[in-house]
Amino acid sequence: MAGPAFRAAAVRVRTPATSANLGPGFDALGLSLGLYDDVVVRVAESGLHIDIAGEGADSLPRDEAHLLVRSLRTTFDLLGGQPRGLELVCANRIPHARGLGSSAAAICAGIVAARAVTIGGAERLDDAAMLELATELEGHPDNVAACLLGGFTLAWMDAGAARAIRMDPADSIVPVVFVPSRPVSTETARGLLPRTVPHVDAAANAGRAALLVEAMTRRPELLLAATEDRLHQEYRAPAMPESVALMQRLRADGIAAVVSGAGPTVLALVEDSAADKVARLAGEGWAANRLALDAGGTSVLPLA
Ligand SMILES: Nc1ncnc2c1ncn2[C@@H]1O[C@H](COP(=O)(O)OP(=O)(O)O)[C@@H](O)[C@H]1O
Ligand SMILES: N[C@@H](CCOP(=O)(O)O)C(=O)O
Repeated sequence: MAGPAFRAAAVRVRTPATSANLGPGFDALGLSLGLYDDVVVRVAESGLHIDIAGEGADSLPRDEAHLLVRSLRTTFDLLGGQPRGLELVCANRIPHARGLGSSAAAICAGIVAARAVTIGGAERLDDAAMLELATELEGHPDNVAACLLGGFTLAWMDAGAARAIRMDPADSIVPVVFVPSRPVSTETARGLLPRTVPHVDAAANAGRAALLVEAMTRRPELLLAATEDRLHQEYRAPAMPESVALMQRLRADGIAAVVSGAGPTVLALVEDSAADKVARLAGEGWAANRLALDAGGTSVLPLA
């Protein structure tokens, strides 16, 4: 059987940072943030050429080991075949191994780009299949759901397949991120989690996660109570003691702060009027930034 045909024109894909868990919603809740990686993908006559600017420019591989390439390759296989050559130009802004979903962004960008450069790609790989594939590659559905769909997402596994719904977060919520200079990989942070947790902790998280959906969408005044977690943040403290200490200090001041994803970034969800002041609270050693909420998720954009 003949493989698929490819578009000659390049495609440009923009993919957002994400903050997973938001406290109690471990492996389920995600928020899409207005901080983006851009990649231009072009099908070429032969070879693999990767140009990288920004995050990872000095350290990422320029071969088949590159995560975006692995995601493109897996998606092309599903779509029926590989192009002869590929050229990628990556503008990376999402910091790596900080709990802001850089790996999810690379995976989602690869899937969306492969679908966009393949003629008939959208008919062969629908949105639900993209979420399933991204979850398989990432290992958990929370970041990739928010990254693909934008907004505030709730993801779950149904008989081994990822599913998600997208909600609009209340537009008064301003995310402020505190990014430390030292990375902690998601693999390391997941390795610190216990195999079982006390029933009382699981029950507490179930209530807070349910409350968090209401707080994120309609009643942000409940965010401090709704972001309380007992399932993962404290267990991860040995790999990121400063992050957990900063989160606790902010929470003691009434600020809804959590460990972002698997850490070590700390995320605070605040009102617009408080955001600049909160961003100044961390002090030395943290890159503090207020971000916008992202509504659109991973998108194919016109070439600049
Ligand atoms: N834009 C990118 N291009 C290629 N690889 C990437 C990119 N972003 C992230 N990665 C890979 O993912 C790793 C970080 O993944 P992970 O530990 O899950 O942290 P994060 O919380 O940032 O997703 C990086 O060290 C790198 O190997
Ligand atoms: N639920 C996952 C989220 C990991 O997010 P990342 O941004 O750190 O990759 C976890 O907590 O392990």
